[in-house]
Amino acid sequence: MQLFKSLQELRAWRAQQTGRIALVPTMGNLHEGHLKLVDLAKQHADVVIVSIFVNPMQFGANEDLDNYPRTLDADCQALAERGAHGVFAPQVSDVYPRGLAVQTYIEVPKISETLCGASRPGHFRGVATIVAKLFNMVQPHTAVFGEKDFQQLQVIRLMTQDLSLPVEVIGMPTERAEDGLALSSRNGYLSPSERQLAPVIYKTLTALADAIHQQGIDDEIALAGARHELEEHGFRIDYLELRRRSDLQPARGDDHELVVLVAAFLGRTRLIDNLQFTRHA
Ligand SMILES: Nc1ncnc2c1ncn2[C@@H]1O[C@H](COP(=O)(O)OP(=O)(O)OP(=O)(O)O)[C@@H](O)[C@H]1O
Ligand SMILES: CC(C)(CO)[C@@H](O)C(=O)[O-]
Ligand code: BAL
Repeated sequence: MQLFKSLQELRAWRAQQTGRIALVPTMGNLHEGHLKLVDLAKQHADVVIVSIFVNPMQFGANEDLDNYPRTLDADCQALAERGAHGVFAPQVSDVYPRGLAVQTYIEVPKISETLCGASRPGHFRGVATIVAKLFNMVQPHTAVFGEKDFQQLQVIRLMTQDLSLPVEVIGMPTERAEDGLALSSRNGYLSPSERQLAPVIYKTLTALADAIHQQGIDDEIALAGARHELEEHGFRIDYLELRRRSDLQPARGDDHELVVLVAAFLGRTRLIDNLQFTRHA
């Protein structure tokens, strides 16, 4: 496996490639969820490149940019064992040579303003901009993203369509721990007692989906029950919302393809999760 620490090295390598290339963009501190993205990417390409870049542009002023875990050596070892072909781990100065106050960025309005976008202003502008830049740097034929970050996936899908980017975007279902907790680098911030509580998030989502899908319970009543459940267990809810899957706008009674999305704090750690389900016609 090759490690490219600069754009120049990556471009020199890229110019020689003739096969189909898949990109798996990450912020590193890799876990089994990331490695499953690599497995899926391998099914769609000859060569898999994983980017590892903690993108300052998508972090708010009071967020965890400085503390975000950076574990490049361990990440490279795990990726080599999993059969990735290359890692692109550029410096911030390589990605943003004129600093972060760039003149050009990508905004995907409306879908970026709700849910995580409402709590993290500017977040999806940072995500869309870096993903477009990574697409331009790596020039992949396909790119794989996790459904754990469902809103991010939809933002990237829209951006790719709207800008006619020649990249096939593939989504992968969320990889979970045995107790249901969605794997996430930020789980590492949880204390042992918080980690024990954390699976309540997924249990609550499953119960809510079941209430609406199987029992036909009214959306608002099901949502109120789910919010109560989380708060009783000590979570501070950022949002818990039922949305239609296509554009993440509020779900109406005649919408059937739904997703329930949650962001909640356990102590100082903000966890997100979501669950897709169908409402009976
Ligand atoms: N449990 C998971 N299952 C599937 N995909 C995942 C999972 N966790 C992360 N991903 C995907 O991996 C890619 C890189 O995500 P990232 O590096 O931010 O990891 P993360 O664990 O989500 O970190 P964070 O805790 O910062 O959100 C994204 O496409 C993300 O959706
Ligand atoms: C897609 C991404 C790598 C862009 O920085 C990041 O938002 C992430 O890790 O999900
Ligand atoms: N996994 C999404 C990237 C972020 O939280 O910044």
